[in-house]
Amino acid sequence: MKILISWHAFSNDYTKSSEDSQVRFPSTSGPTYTLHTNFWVDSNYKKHILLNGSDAERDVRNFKKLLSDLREDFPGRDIEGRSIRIVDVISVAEILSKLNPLFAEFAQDEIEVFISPGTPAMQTAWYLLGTTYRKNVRLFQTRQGKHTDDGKPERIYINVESDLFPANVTVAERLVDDSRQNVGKGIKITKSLEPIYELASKIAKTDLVGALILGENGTGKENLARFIHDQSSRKDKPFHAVNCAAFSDELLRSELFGYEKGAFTGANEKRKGIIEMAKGGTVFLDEIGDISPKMQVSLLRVLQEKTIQPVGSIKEVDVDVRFIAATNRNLEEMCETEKFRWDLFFRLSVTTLYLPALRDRGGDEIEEMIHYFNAHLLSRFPRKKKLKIGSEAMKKLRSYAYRGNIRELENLFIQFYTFCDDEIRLEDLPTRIRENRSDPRSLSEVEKRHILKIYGDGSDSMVELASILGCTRDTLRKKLREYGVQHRD
Ligand SMILES: Nc1ncnc2c1ncn2[C@@H]1O[C@H](COP(=O)(O)OP(=O)(O)OP(=O)(O)O)[C@@H](O)[C@H]1O
Repeated sequence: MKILISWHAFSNDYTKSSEDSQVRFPSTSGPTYTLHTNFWVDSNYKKHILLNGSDAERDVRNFKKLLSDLREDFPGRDIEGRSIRIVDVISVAEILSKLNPLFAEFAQDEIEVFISPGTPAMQTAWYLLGTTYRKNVRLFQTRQGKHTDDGKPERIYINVESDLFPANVTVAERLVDDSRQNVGKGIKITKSLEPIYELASKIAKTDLVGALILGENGTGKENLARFIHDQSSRKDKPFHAVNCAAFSDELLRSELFGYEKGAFTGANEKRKGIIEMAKGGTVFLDEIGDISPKMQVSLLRVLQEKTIQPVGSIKEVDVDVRFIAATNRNLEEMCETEKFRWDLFFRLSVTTLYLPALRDRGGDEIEEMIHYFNAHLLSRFPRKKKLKIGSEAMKKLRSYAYRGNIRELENLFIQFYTFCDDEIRLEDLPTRIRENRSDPRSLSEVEKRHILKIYGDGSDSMVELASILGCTRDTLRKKLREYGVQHRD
């Protein structure tokens, strides 16, 4: 049996009464009606299970009226209304737990889910269920007639694996920006990033030095490393990134240095390591602060002697790569507490670049990044126009503290592009942003933000900066060291 499942849309399936805005009537242009008008006949559905997630009196009343109108307008169709009470409409976990039994009940049937109506969390739950029950479940959304070439509503099936995830990955990986002020591909260089990218350009020009990039997760460290590579004479050779925190010591060693056949159980054939494969190019060692003391010794040796020894081999192989390392940790502090070797630190930090947290770049730059992602995601999604951003939503987006930095903002826009119709409204924002939950604003946080902002603003000398901040040069130096930033003089 082929079954259709969908939520009713609390607002879009209804129109407001002109006399009393609290009273609503089923709308024949809402998503549920549109589906029955345009797509039911060709679909061979035997049943529609229409879901309601609220037990608020008004929603239940509206839902019942929608059901009875549908049955009256489309006689002969089996339309079953089900109430599944969702206490927290933004909790994907709760929604999943409540939808799972429904999918189990129809495990033998062919299910199509119309995902457009519902909250973003409900849609996320559909996607997740789509991957779990992919054998008998298909998801689809519809595009309103006003957005299609022939003016007719269009049904778009979603292939959860190949449509959704690769799209996100591609978007996250590379966004090509043609605008003149952007030097690197897919990199938006706002004012506070300009001095950093200028320094990076200088570093790129000389092949002699590596670089250490500091900054919280998601601030764009890998992007900056790629930029250095792309600007350097090594640009036509490989750029390989390794997340050092993702491997055990043994695995990281064989990943970086390669191994000989028979070096360990499972080493059925000789394999080159990343350093050898990147010959002539750049190796980006991400999360360098997470490597073990033993690995620190091995890396120091590579940096000093410019040779590697594949696991299980007695032969030395010459290394011809530029190393760029990055971490979100305070390496200097780690050295002071003997968790990281000073000698390796000095080798890595010949030049240091510090990427500020997005929240420290100020509301105007956050807004610039918002417009940037809004423009750039357009080419990746089946949409004709950029999303409008409601003024209330923009206010919240500008002032939120983005613990996940640019990555968090980018992912947020991928969600908006997936789930919003035309406009990002306040209610489309996750609760943490609506309630501005992650903003700590302790005194030391405010001090840090302020110092880094002034420091990142220009190329004034330390004496001038200290006088702007009303402290001594030594205090400023100490503070910058505490934050893991190498000062300018
Ligand atoms: N200036 C920028 N312009 C456009 N996109 C950016 C910019 N900086 C970062 N991004 C995007 O933000 C995401 C995170 O960036 P990236 O991976 O470079 O950060 P990271 O600091 O290396 O993160 P982690 O520490 O978690 O490895 C990526 O998808 C990247 O394309």
